[in-house]
Amino acid sequence: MSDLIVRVAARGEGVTADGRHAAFAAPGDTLTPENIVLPGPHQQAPPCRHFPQCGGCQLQHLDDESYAAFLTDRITGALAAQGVAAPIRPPALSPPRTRRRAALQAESKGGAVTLGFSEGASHNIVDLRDCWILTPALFAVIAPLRKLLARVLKGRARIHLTEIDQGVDVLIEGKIADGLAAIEAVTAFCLANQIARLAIDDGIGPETRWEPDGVTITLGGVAVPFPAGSFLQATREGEGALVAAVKEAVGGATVCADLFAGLGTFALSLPGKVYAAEAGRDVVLALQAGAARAGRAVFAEHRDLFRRPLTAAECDRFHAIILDPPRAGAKEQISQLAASNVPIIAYVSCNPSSFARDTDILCKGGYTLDWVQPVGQFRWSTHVELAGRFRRT
Ligand SMILES: C[S@@+](CC[C@H](N)C(=O)[O-])C[C@H]1O[C@@H](n2cnc3c(N)ncnc32)[C@H](O)[C@@H]1O
Repeated sequence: MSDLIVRVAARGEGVTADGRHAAFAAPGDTLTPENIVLPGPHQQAPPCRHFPQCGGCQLQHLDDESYAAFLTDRITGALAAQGVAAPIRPPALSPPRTRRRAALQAESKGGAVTLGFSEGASHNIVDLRDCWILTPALFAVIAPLRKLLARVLKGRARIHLTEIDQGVDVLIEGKIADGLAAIEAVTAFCLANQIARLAIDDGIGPETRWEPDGVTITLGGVAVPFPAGSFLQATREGEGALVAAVKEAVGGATVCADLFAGLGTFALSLPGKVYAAEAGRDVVLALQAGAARAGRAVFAEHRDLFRRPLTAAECDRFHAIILDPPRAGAKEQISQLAASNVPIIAYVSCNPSSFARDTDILCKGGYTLDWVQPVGQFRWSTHVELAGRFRRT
């Protein structure tokens, strides 16, 4: 008997109602008893020639309707596992070719360099000749960078590319040849491609080799210095959707805290006074400098919120608290929030499972989850981002 694919599982396979899994299957496809996938109405022709080898995208075979449903299902499923239900809004999907940051792999072997994303669950690198997710500016750098690396790279490296205010920021984590020829090759590459900054980290932290003008990223209208390799929301559209959700969540609050603040994506987008806490030292210094220069009422503190979360009493000083922790969530901070009386919590998350676990703690502490806004800024990958509003009831 053939079975209909009804949903897409967390790791990207299609699943039938009775739990059979099939790779590259979309909802509406049919899975035959021989495990052959017969395409249905939600299969689309994957646009990229590197699909499915490239680990950058796992879901290019889904049309936007089923990709959006995948994001929603992941959140609904994680919340249901904790016994929580909440209204889930239609996902905000970033268009193709808008990813402004990427971590690629490079390997130099016999004078040739392979540069691209890793294959899924493997160390093999897909040599990127086509990409439907990177911004045109980032993709334009790939071919000249491959040529440069063929001259200077020793062994393997991780390459971080980020599009910032001045252009493309390149961070090479790996070993580069010494000597004048290598220095000249790096300079010529940067000049020819109008690179904003090039830094090399061979194990002791990023060393800048090229930066004609101080580099910045503009957040909430403020140009913030951009430390090499810093976190940035993956697309401008994703950042816009998350900022809009956070602003809506906090409403008219004029005294807010932004926890896990990074360079100030949310802190600098809010009116009124903002306390920002962040564990990255360079990042806090950058936020302080940007906010001070722009005359913004942002007080940024270097603070490890896992070891030293804001206490419930500290939380009570704010009208609203925003938090955007790493994938593990923020169990320690959430326990303090659950014991606080802060009226509104805007929780931004990149992991539905830790979000659902933290939601359960907040709900048991007397908060209600009003809504969740899913954000698909890692288009065609299995990453799910979201913002949710909690209200003390
Ligand atoms: C998902 S990023 C969010 C950054 C920022 N909200 C944004 O949107 O650009 C998480 C941030 O948490 C910071 N972080 C990680 N562990 C932390 C900790 N224990 N205490 C405080 N901040 C931490 C990271 O440095 C990073 O900037």
